[in-house]
This record gives sequence, C-alpha cells and structure tokens, in this order.
Amino acid sequence: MKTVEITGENFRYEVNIDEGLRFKWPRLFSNEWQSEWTRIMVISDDAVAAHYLDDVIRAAPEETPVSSFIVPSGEQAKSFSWYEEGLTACLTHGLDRNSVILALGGGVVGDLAGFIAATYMRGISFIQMPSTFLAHDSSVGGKTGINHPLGKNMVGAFHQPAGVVYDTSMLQTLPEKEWRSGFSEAVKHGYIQRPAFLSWLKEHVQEMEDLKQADLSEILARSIHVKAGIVREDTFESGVRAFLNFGHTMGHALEKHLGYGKVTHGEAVASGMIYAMTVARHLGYQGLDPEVEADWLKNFGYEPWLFQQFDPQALLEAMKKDKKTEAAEVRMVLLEETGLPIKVPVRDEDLLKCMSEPKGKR
Ligand SMILES: NC(=O)c1ccc[n+]([C@@H]2O[C@H](COP(=O)([O-])OP(=O)(O)OC[C@H]3O[C@@H](n4cnc5c(N)ncnc54)[C@H](O)[C@@H]3O)[C@@H](O)[C@H]2O)c1
Ligand SMILES: O=C(O)C(=O)C[C@@H](O)[C@H](O)[C@H](O)COP(=O)(O)O
Ligand SMILES: [Zn+2]
Repeated sequence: MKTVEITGENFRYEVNIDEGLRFKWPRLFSNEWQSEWTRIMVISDDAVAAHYLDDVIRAAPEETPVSSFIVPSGEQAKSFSWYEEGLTACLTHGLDRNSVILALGGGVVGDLAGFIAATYMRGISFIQMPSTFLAHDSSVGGKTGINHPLGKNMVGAFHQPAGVVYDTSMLQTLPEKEWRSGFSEAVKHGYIQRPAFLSWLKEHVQEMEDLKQADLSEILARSIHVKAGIVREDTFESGVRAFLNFGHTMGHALEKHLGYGKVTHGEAVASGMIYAMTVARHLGYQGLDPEVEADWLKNFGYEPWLFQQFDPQALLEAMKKDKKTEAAEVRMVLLEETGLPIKVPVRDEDLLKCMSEPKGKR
C-alpha cells in the first residue's frame, strides 16, 4: 500500500492507495473515530454503484447504520437540483453531526458529496473513495462544489476529507475515455512542477494501454505528491495553488460552452494546456512548443486544438467567468518552461488571437 500524507494548517489526512481497499476501508480509520459514527451515507452514481456499492456497504462497521444516495452518472449531477436532493437525503436518512458521508465515485461524486458534507449542518465529515484515474486530483485538497449554468465550479467550499481510500482495482472497469480524462491531470502535475515525472511519462506511456499496465499506485502517488505540496503551502488559493489550474481557464470555458458533460474534464484541460502554451509563445515566453506537446497528446486520442473549433468570442466570455479573473481581466497560468509556472494577466485581444492562430495545421 502506498500512503501520501496531506497536511495543512489545521488538517492532516492520508491518501491510501492499494488494490482491494473497498473491502476493508474502515481499518484505515481509528476505532475511536469509528465509535462516534452515528450513520454512514454513501453517495455514488448509478454506474459506479452498480459495480461497487454492495462491497463498500458490506465492509462498513456492523454497528453503524448505512444508507445510500445515488445520482445519475455524469457531470450533470454537479447541479443545484442534485445538491438539493442530496441535502434532502441527509435529512430524511437522519444524518446528524457525527454522521459520515462516503463519496464513492469519480470527481463528480466527490465534488458534489464534498459540497453536501461541507454545508449540511454547516459541515460534517466525509471520506473520499475515488473510482476514476482523474479522481487522484479531485479527491485531494478539499475543493468541493457544483456548476452554475454560467460557469464551471462556481458554487462551492473548501472542505477537506477525513481520508482518501483509493482502491485501484476499481479502475479495471473504467472506460477508455475516462483514463484519457484522468491522464491529463497527471500530465498537468508534470508540466507545472515535475519535469522528471513528465519525462518518465513521455518515455513509458505511449498509449493509454501503457498507463493501465504501469505501476498505477506509483504514478498516482507521484502525481498526488505534487498536489499535496501545493495544497500544504496554499490551501485556499491565494497564491501558488493557482498553478494547479494550468489548462483550466480554457478547459472550463470549453466544458461550459459545449454543455457540461459533452467533453470530459481532462480532455478539455488537455486542449486548455495547449492553448496556454500557445498564449505563452505569443506573449514572448520561451515556454513549451505547443505543436510538439500536441503531437504527443494526440497519441492518446486527445483533440489538443479543440479550442480552435468554436466561436472565439463565446469562449472569451466563458473564460472571463474563471475564478482567477480580476476586474474583468483574465489571468492565466503559463509555463516559462516545464516546472516553472507563472500567473499573468492576458489582454482580450491576445486571448482571441491565440484561439485562431496558427492556422492550417490541424
Ligand atoms: N475538486 C477538485 O480538485 C477537482 C480536480 C479535478 C477535477 N475535478 C472535477 O472532477 C469532475 C470529473 O471527474 P471524473 O473524471 O472522475 O468524472 P466522473 O465522476 O463523471 O466519472 C467519469 C465517468 O466514469 C464512470 N465511472 C467512474 N468510476 C468508474 C469505474 N470505476 N468503473 C466504471 N465506470 C466508472 C462515471 O459513472 C462517469 O460516467 C469534473 O467535474 C471536474 O471539474 C475536481
Ligand atoms: O485543486 C486545485 O486547486 C485545482 O485547481 C485542481 C483542478 O484540477 C480542478 O479541476 C479544480 O476543480 C479546479 O478548480 P477551480 O477553482 O478552477 O474551479
Ligand atoms: Zn482539473
């Protein structure tokens, strides 16, 4: 089992990564804390629940009542209506302040369940049990929330989980598209802070199949280490945490513009990272060559130049809703080189130009 510690000013928890943890997850928490649990409510989506809900419930402590709240699979569940349904379930199932929410699923379930836990009775404990590759990112660091029709993740709270239980054997049933989605967040961690990790990925992962066959726990742990260091330094994103948003200014704009769920988060972020590299070069930074990086990403089935397919003005409007925007000026994370991110304001005219140039290669 691999363990990564996540710490901040007033929290400390473990990410435990191993095969089969869903069958024995309570062992990862102290008996003392478990004796306080009055109820467990598992929040999951229908696809994940069909595979794993029974195992997770069966492993729960015998003396603790367990119930479940299941949302439809997909990004649409990060909505006001499912958030309200979730709170209603907390009330009707009788959760109190010593109850625990267990988020069994990918980033959608984790973000939604985390936000429910953050706000129900002004905050109760929750455990993350990630079931996607992408969720190595979403289950760590305490960003929880839902989407607004006008902008991605616009409503939320920082609320750290009590622990992250990562059963890598659940990834066996993950569709190809979702491996691709998650891989781009690992690549992002390489780009922003770990040139050696990025080089390792480039050398060893030529196609998605290589990732599935690799030492997954090791890759997940290395990627999570990057996030852990940044979250420890800047939990509430007043500084360096913004670097974890590399590729997300355009990525979130694409998700919103296409309609939530039409493109996976990671696929949108992959295109957003290529866009950010294009902007960096346009502004005169040496940066990375977007053409070279795009060619590598294409091997996995990404559409790196996706951002060129839509109305630039509409994408600009969506980018302006980004949480890094200040006084209507978009701020983007760019790379001076691999491992050297910066956050800079970018003028609208430059943003627009970089959506349509260079043309002709795609
Ligand atoms: N909070 C954060 O820091 C953070 C970080 C990154 C991404 N996110 C958010 O995470 C979300 C994306 O998460 P995701 O990519 O995990 O998507 P997801 O939760 O929608 O899961 C992807 C799909 O795979 C299915 N699935 C999940 N696990 C499965 C399994 N083991 N077997 C079979 N099917 C399975 C789901 O039902 C869903 O259809 C986005 O909303 C994004 O904004 C949040
Ligand atoms: O943890 C962070 O900080 C991140 O930015 C991680 C991102 O991968 C993630 O998609 C996050 O949800 C984006 O946050 P947002 O504040 O831009 O909504
Ligand atoms: Zn992300």
